[in-house]
Amino acid sequence: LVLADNHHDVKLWTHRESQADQINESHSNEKYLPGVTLADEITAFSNIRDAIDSTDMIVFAVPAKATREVAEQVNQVSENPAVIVHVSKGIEPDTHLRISQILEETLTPEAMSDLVVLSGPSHAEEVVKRHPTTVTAASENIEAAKKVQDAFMNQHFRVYTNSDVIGVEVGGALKNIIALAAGITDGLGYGDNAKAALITRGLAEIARLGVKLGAKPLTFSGLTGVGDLIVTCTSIHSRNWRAGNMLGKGHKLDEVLESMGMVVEGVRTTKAAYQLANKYHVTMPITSALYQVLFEGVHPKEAVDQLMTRVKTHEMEDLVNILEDQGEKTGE
Ligand SMILES: NC(=O)C1=CN([C@@H]2O[C@H](COP(=O)(O)OP(=O)(O)OC[C@H]3O[C@@H](n4cnc5c(N)ncnc54)[C@H](OP(=O)(O)O)[C@@H]3O)[C@@H](O)[C@H]2O)C=CC1
Ligand SMILES: O=C(CO)COP(=O)(O)O
Repeated sequence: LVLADNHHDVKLWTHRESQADQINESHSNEKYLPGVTLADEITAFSNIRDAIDSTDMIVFAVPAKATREVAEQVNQVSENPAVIVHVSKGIEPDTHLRISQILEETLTPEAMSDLVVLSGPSHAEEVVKRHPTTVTAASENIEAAKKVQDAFMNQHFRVYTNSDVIGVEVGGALKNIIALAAGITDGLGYGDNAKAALITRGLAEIARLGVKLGAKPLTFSGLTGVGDLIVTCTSIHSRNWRAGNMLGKGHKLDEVLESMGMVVEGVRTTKAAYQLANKYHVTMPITSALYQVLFEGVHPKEAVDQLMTRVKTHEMEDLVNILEDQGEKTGE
């Protein structure tokens, strides 16, 4: 819709023919954005070759776990290299690949000229109402990021550029873990103090792992770090928050995922981040507590009690450790 507002021809691909027909007939997407009229410039296709034919930009907007499969399909039919943009927020469990790494692994040079991540606090429900929204286009090739900035930017949708692809992807993926946890504490009936604690200490552990993976620390104070963390932990639109809320109220994970009918990225990402934290010896108490709730049957209240009674520590423990290391090296 943003691209159509900017006078681009938008070809929307969906893997379900019935959905493509419904979108073209009613100019709306009744399952996912009910009540919203889609511009005439938006045409839906169920044949991927028709959708990407002679386009110079392809936006991947599928759940993280569908990325590889859809990229393989694009690869098979692509005839011109296009700028690839992705908006998905996840890290693959077991392989620990970020979305851009999955795309790089899957797409050939014939299919992809450049790769850009578009991410930030951007619930679709508000974007379609043209409420002010700000996001970041990140790429190792800043010219490609600027191309995406130009394509998407308008008076309602402001796009910044960044070259820190790792930081932008890690922030966007890991905030969903904290949003699930924030939903849980809300579901348990805890108040705003608990949520503020989760957002602040959640950001600390996201940055801790992100820096270990090669991200720039400052990226986590930007839109794709603290910005997306705030919106996902506090918005009624967040599927991750809503799923957490149901868990906090006592529903089982299977039942929660079944009832959502949309992707809850934080569940798989919790598994990936938990594995990464163990692999790189990074302390991630909230992620570990959530992992126990999701996959080991620990009661949410018990997980919160464990977090509150952890061994005492300095608030700036990472900084203190760095300074202590430096002191040891200089003998001070
Ligand atoms: N919604 C939002 O506000 C935002 C979402 N994102 C991110 O964008 C990504 C997609 O999210 P969103 O669109 O909201 O997810 P939804 O669950 O709302 O929609 C997912 C869409 O992808 C389709 N799909 C699922 N599996 C496949 C597959 N294997 N092959 C092809 N299509 C598939 C679904 O089709 P079907 O109906 O058949 O299941 C559906 O049309 C996520 O990573 C999310 O974190 C980022 C910013 C904002
Ligand atoms: O990433 C999002 C908003 O920026 C969407 O979050 P949810 O997937 O939790 O709905």
